[in-house]
Amino acid sequence: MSAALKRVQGELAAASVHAASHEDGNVAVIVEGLTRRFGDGPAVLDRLDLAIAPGEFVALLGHSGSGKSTLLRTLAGIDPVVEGAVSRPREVSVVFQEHRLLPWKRVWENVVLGQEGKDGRDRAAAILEEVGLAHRIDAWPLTLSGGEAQRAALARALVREPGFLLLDEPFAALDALTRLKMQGLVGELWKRRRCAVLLVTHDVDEALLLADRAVVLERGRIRVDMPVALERPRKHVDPVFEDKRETLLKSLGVSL
Ligand SMILES: Nc1ncnc2c1ncn2[C@@H]1O[C@H](COP(=O)(O)OP(=O)(O)OP(=O)(O)O)[C@@H](O)[C@H]1O
Repeated sequence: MSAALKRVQGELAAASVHAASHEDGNVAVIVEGLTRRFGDGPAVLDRLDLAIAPGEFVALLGHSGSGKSTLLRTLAGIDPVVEGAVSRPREVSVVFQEHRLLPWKRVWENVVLGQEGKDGRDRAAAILEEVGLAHRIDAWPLTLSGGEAQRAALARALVREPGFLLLDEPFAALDALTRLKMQGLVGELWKRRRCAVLLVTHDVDEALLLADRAVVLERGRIRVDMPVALERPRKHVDPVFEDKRETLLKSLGVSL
């Protein structure tokens, strides 16, 4: 087995083996006292507490190096819980900034990678239809555009019917127009499926367009935890949207 296949399969499998899982109806994810440091350095995550309700969409913002990806990797089960406790749904899926599709497998094979069963192609077809990629079901990943590849990565995450979906800057490498389309798609998919979501992003507008709550991480702790509470679909020109944008930007050290 190649190193790339092992890594992808390992990451997909990790989500179902690490950390406690639970079926509490009121909360999907609980993080308590999570601390993470690398070597002798300062704590990247410092006694961090966080709770996410079932079906809640949380955006995670913070400066580069504030610990967003470290938190996401721990929640995904890719990094072990070293200190503290994490509890989350049994099925957790992750979409990264890079699509991480295996180039020697067709789109549909990537979607159901690691999932046994004869009906794999049918299940892939159904989810590819949902993400608007049914016409590329037999394509090779290298022939996909950036947006199409991220749709395939989303399909691979959703086919597992996760109770918790982790999105690590999934639109950051896309052009502005494709990013807007993908934000709309994620909003639609979330409305239909209502799994808990944690979206890591640097984009304040993206957080306000999609999330129920925006959380700002600073030096390994949550500095701001702000409900967004705006009706959907949201508009940039809404004065409340603008107020919230200003609050978040200020908390990130940007004054307008
Ligand atoms: N495997 C590692 N070994 C050593 N240090 C690490 C490791 N992974 C992360 N770090 C350090 O932990 C800190 C937080 O990194 P992390 O990638 O979580 O930040 P981030 O908020 O996601 O940043 P960005 O927005 O730039 O992606 C950084 O200082 C980084 O150098």
